[in-house]
Amino acid sequence: MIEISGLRKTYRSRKRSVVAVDGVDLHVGEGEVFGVLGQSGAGKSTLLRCVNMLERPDAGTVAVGGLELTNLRRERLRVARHGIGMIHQHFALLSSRTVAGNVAFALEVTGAPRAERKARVAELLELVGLSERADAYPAQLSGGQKQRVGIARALAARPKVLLSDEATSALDPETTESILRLLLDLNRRLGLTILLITHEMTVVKRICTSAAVMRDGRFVESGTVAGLLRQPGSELARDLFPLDTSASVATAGGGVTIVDITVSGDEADEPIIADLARRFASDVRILSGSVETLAATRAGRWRLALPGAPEDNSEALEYLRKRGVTL
Ligand SMILES: Nc1ncnc2c1ncn2[C@@H]1O[C@H](COP(=O)(O)OP(=O)(O)OP(=O)(O)O)[C@@H](O)[C@H]1O
Repeated sequence: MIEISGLRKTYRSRKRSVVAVDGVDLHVGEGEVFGVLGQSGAGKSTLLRCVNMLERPDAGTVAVGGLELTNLRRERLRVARHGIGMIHQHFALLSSRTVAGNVAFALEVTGAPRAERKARVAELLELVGLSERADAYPAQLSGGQKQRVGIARALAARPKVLLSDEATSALDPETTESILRLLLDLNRRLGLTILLITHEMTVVKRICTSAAVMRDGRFVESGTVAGLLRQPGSELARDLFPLDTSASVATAGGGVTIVDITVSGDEADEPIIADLARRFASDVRILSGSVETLAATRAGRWRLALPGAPEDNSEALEYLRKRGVTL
């Protein structure tokens, strides 16, 4: 649904130039929720703004729904943008218009007739759970309600793609959760493809099927959440699902093998540790760990202590690898 290849964007001023996006390739499949994580200044906003051409890239291509946007002229780009909704951290609502008026504005821009606009606004407010507040002004709304208006407005022209620029960063944890639930619901009900940028790990954890880490304009890691969890040494997996690695155990006599294991998907609910104990090490100990449900996958992470030195445990470790466990 979104195909980006070799994207570069440099901001130039008389004094200096900043390479904000430095050769990014990105594929977001239809119906996927893709999260780009990164510190401030990593280039996330610039990347997102290049997807709907609010920023013109210097090099590379951007296609949305099969339509290449980089070479489109103004009028065709304006029409193409109707297929790409966007929501913002600070909501960007018109303070002089009511909730209904803000949503209607997005339809006026597309040239929809008045009667159609009225019906569509009612439908959109219902979709985001704000029908009761249609006549309120933005100043009378909570942050979460303002973002619901932003979402309704972004969906007005029935886009296939929603871009989210730190949509929950200005919200408290409870409101964040309700907005994430709404986004996930829209993703499932409407088949909406979502590309979001965030610096909050919880956002990725809750709703993303795939994710990338951006640093200095580049992707340093990228993949499905399930795949990244299985990737040894993945920074994202470590941050997404931390394991207490301070847990240790006193070495007694024949030594001990400490092993950190990660499983995802159906295997996460299998009795792997019990199987291991039965087959190889009767007194395997769990030093730390948990099983969690992430947006798209179940995942389990544990630190185990197996009696005996690593060379005494080679068969057990091989058994774990064969079961798809990442060590
Ligand atoms: N309009 C601009 N003119 C000049 N430099 C810019 C402009 N916009 C962004 N930059 C620079 O480009 C780099 C990437 O900025 P960008 O806003 O894309 O990062 P970000 O990861 O979204 O950070 P944040 O979360 O703080 O917005 C930064 O060094 C920033 O200072």
